[in-house]
Amino acid sequence: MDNILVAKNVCKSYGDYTALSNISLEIPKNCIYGLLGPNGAGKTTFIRIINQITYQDSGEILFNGSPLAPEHISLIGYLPEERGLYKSMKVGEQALYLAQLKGLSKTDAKQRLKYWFDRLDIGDWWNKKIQELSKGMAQKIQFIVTVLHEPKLLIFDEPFSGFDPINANIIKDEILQLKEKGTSIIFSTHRMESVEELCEYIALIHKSEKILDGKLSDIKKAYKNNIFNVGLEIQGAEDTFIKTLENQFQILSSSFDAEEKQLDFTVQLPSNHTADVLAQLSQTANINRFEETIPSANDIFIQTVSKENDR
Ligand SMILES: Nc1ncnc2c1ncn2[C@@H]1O[C@H](COP(=O)(O)OP(=O)(O)OP(=O)(O)O)[C@@H](O)[C@H]1O
Repeated sequence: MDNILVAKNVCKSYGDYTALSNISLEIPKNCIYGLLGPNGAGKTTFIRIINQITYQDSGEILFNGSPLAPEHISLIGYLPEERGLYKSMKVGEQALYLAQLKGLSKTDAKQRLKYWFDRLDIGDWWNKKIQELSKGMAQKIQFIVTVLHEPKLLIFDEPFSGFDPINANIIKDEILQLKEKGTSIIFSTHRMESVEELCEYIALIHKSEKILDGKLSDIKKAYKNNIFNVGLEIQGAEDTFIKTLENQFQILSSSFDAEEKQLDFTVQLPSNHTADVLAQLSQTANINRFEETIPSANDIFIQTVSKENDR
């Protein structure tokens, strides 16, 4: 597979403290890759290594197939969680300055900034002072400055924090469009609903170690545990019906709509018995729904981290 970034056995310690222990990852090109993990797991340390703000003690990182080197800095855009702008500068002046630091000429920078300011509907902020901006407004500027030089790899650390739901959606759509245009994206977040919406791949880091990685859809399949949501239209008394079911299966929850004679329940089935159960139910009721539950990214996160904590 064509990877934008490969990490091989990356280790990093701060004094006696191990922040990253033998991390190996493959981040495919042109996808959104979720870097997840509890607080203090080591995600920011890893991101800082990719950005060459700090360096690994051992192990190797390849960017687009070559050992990570200073010339790659201009090909990477990083929106850190902790963001700072110079408060007394004007918005336009600051954006131009930061864009030129990324290697753009003044003319080019102006042109691209104009495009982005119009696109995010903030054209009239150009002459405002940074200190006059709200947190969300400043975030938009930071976002623009991060993506302006069209890096091949973008790294977003909690890009939606500080945004109201409308602006968060605007930024989400922009991230998706950047991906569509071919950018590879690493996305670090604690918000699992964003992971569901955006990430094709994930890696889960816990206490400095990688404990899970891969395609999110494959991971979800692997974490399915034979729990089904069933909806039945039944004739006769529902309590007897439920009791009979409870004697045979592990019913996790149930509800009954008397008017519609609709019984909904969640059941954990023994593996390889799905067809038998379906056949059995169809003899006594009309089956309106019979679907396996797919674990959410949130379920997978909690389950995997808890299992590691119990070890
Ligand atoms: N410069 C540093 N000096 C000493 N320890 C550090 C340094 N930077 C990070 N650490 C430690 O390394 C560990 C990993 O920190 P890191 O910031 O990478 O975690 P994280 O996964 O990004 O956490 P969060 O989700 O809370 O942002 C933490 O225990 C942290 O205290």
